[in-house]
Amino acid sequence: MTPLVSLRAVSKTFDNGAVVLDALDLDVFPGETLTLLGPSGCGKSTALRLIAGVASPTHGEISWSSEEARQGIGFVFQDATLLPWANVFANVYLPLRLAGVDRREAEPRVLDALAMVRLESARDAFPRELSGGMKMRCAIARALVTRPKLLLMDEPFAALDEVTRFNLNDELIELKRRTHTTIVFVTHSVAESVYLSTRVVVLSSGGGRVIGEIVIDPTAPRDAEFRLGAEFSAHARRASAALLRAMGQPQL
Ligand SMILES: Nc1ncnc2c1ncn2[C@@H]1O[C@H](COP(=O)(O)OP(=O)(O)OP(=O)(O)O)[C@@H](O)[C@H]1O
Repeated sequence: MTPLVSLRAVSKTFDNGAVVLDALDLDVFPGETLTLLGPSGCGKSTALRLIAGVASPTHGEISWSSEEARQGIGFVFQDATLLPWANVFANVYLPLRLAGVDRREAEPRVLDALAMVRLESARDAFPRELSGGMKMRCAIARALVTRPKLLLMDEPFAALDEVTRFNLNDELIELKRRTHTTIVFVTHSVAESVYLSTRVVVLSSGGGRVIGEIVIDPTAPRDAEFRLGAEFSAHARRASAALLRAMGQPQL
């Protein structure tokens, strides 16, 4: 299968001399949910920013299967980053407005994106009136409104309580089932990575090279039973072991 996007020997050195990614090779395949897992500071966010094109690699190449794929990116951050003076509808409409789509034409697309995250009834609410989970669902709707080929998510649920996080994990899986959007997800949580992904890539500390890779059956239903099952535990154990290796710590 041709990757949607390929990183080849990609390195990033910042102006202060910090080498954050060191010859990273990474393919993102259409339809997968790929999670980047790794120690704090290993360069996961930097890799997402390079894929998004908001930063450039110092060395190496990033190639896309098509121009359409390169242009079709949605980005969700840990902080929902909503405009506080604009209501939910206006926040989700924003990317279309910036692309010059008029409000009447945009309305069904905005409502469709809101429906995908079950936020239709909050369309007139302002961010201050929303819970943390609702804010994040609004940010996801805003990223989806342009129908991206690739959704980049940088620790989107890290600041939420565990129940909300589990609910949003399930909503993301349902959303994925309906849209088939390719997702690259960054998290610190081994459990979240195994629950959401079809592939987990573990990056090394202080260099961002691939240390481990765990492939998870995409057809396995993701539900409470999966979380308690033997397959989940085996994958989580392997991901944890790779994470310890990435941190240079002894194996379990
Ligand atoms: N613009 C910059 N200039 C200098 N150093 C930077 C810059 N941006 C990031 N860094 C450094 O690069 C390293 C990797 O950052 P990055 O945010 O990509 O890591 P991460 O794996 O996502 O970390 P975390 O899991 O803690 O969010 C960090 O040490 C960070 O301080």
